Amino acid sequence: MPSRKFADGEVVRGRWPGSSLYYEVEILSHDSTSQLYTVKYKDGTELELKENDIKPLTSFRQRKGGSTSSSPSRRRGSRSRSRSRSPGRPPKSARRSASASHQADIKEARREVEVKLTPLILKPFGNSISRYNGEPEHIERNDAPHKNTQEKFSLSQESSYIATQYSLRPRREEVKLKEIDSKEEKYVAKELAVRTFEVTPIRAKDLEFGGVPGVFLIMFGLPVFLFLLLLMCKQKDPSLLNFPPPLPALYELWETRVFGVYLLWFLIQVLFYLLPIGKVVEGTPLIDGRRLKYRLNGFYAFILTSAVIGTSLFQGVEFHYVYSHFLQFALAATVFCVVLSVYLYMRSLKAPRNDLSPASSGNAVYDFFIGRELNPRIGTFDLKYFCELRPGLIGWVVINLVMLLAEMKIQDRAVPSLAMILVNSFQLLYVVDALWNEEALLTTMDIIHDGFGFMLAFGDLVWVPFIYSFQAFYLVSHPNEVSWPMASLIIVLKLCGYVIFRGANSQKNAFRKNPSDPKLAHLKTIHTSTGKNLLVSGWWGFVRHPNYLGDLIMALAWSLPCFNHILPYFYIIYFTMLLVHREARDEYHCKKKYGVAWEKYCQRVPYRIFPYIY
Ligand SMILES: NC(=O)C1=CN([C@@H]2O[C@H](COP(=O)(O)OP(=O)(O)OC[C@H]3O[C@@H](n4cnc5c(N)ncnc54)[C@H](OP(=O)(O)O)[C@@H]3O)[C@@H](O)[C@H]2O)C=CC1
Ligand SMILES: CC(C)=CCC[C@@H](C)[C@H]1CC=C2C3=C(CC[C@@]21C)[C@@]1(C)CC[C@H](O)C(C)(C)[C@@H]1CC3
Repeated sequence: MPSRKFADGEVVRGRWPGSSLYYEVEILSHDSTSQLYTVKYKDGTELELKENDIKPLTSFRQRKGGSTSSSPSRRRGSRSRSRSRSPGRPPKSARRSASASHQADIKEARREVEVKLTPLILKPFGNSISRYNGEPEHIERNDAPHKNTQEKFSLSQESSYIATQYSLRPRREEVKLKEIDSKEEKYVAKELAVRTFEVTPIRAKDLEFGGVPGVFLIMFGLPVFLFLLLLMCKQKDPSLLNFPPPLPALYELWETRVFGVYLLWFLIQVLFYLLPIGKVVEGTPLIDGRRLKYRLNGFYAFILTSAVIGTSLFQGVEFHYVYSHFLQFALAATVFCVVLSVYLYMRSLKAPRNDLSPASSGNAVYDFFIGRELNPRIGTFDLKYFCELRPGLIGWVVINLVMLLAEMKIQDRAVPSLAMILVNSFQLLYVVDALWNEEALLTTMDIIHDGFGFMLAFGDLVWVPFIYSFQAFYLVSHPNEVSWPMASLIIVLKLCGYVIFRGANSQKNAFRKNPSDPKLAHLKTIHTSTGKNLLVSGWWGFVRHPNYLGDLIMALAWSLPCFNHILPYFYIIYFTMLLVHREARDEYHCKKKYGVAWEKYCQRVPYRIFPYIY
């Protein structure tokens, strides 16, 4: 076990991340896996620091005049005094006269921003953000002059990183003291204000999904609904007249062997995830400025899984077992998901505050559902990121294949039906696309906003594999012949949906990655007070969520090959409800983030998902 230099309870000096300033801190604990110390500053802030960023008290000389403020926040006053005393600094009046030194002043003001912080652990979508979003916005072309404007008025990438890193509480009184009177300086002050976050517990009215009663219902309702749907689908005539389907006893649904197979599947995916192949990228900055590293090897995991499945088929492994025990597999996955959710909740109780999700509320039931911890990790193993794309999403493709084989066996076919081929290939394209564009997942609401709790655990591990494969499951026992002209129309629809979905997602991801990408120079943007801009032409000028529109068109194309019954259309109905609700959640967050700029965007692009309809 690697040794540690500092003991729990020891008082030392800890570097304030991103700066060269050291403050008195108490060592709270040490994580031998990540080699990070959890330290507590005198104002109560808890952060994780590397050993290199911690020094014994003895390695610092006491400053004269008692200026030994022991937290970043307490140090503010002395900081501004020491700044004015800095050697070689010309008098204020001289500094203001020349524009070059004026720029230097701005830089200095920015630097000042970096150290004058109240290190709070903060909610990124706190109310305070919207308070400062009242300034006029303007629409620009996303070209070179625009880039200059942006550079001039917003913090540099590096400083914006730092700004997100800390609570930059605007010291209005100090801003006055510094007599900031130039336009640029006002912008700097405004930038600070915008980045002010507060520790605000979510109020009851801000709870999503209908609050505590809503999530309670969802948690019990969804598993029940899933089993009823699967049981209905097993019936010869799955019409509503035959509802409810005959219910099996619970003990009939539990099979330890099935649970074992499920665990094996999960562990194989863990193994593939841990393989040191694939690029490592950084996620978006967290509330404390850290950027977690993610290895992008989802596509490799898919290739390896295909090789394993192919070999098993060749070896004569009986895949029909999955079809004949489909409900048992769904129950095994549900049990696994409940155990995982309990584990996630328990471990989140020990998580430092800055590791908590901005969606968490302090209410145990709600937090169990939405997830308390934003990015639960065991060492470098990211549980949420892993579950979002691997066991469930790849599992969905494997289940579809199982259904294709089951259809051939049960209906005694030499080749699968055209409907089954369409459903399988459409959904295969969707999953391969998600794995190929794995990096895009890092900017989704799931990764940035929602914690990892029952909602995503159930969604990723149960709902996606067992509900999204529903059309294929349906076709096994309810054959449907699709003519070639009909199939061609469905393929065209699917491709249209895919072009919109991929085009919109790629356009936004490219813009967020590099706003001055020459390929996007023709697009118009709205400047927002956070420094980030909004696209207002191209796909994002068509409707406010073009990617949802594309996704829904594709979902329709998945259901159409089973058009002889309403049941397979359940997917498109559910998905419309999910995306309409998700769109409303996103609007709520964007309105808080971007204020007036978002309203302007909504005026320019009035439709949310469906042009001229909604
Ligand atoms: N198959 C399934 O079951 C599901 C699929 N999905 C798919 O996942 C994908 C990701 O979805 P999701 O995470 O919900 O949301 P989006 O990918 O649509 O991301 C929303 C974010 O995009 C940014 N944004 C919004 N408008 C603009 C604009 N005009 N210009 C630039 N940036 C803008 C904002 O974030 P910021 O400004 O902070 O960058 C906003 O919060 C979608 O394609 C969706 O269809 C989603 C849910 C379920
Ligand atoms: C209440 C309830 C049923 C919640 C579960 C919702 C989840 C099923 C979805 C939430 C967001 C998702 C995403 C995908 C799958 C469905 C869930 C987990 C996704 C992985 C599908 C593939 C896409 O390309 C994607 C990577 C963009 C997408 C991300 C969001």
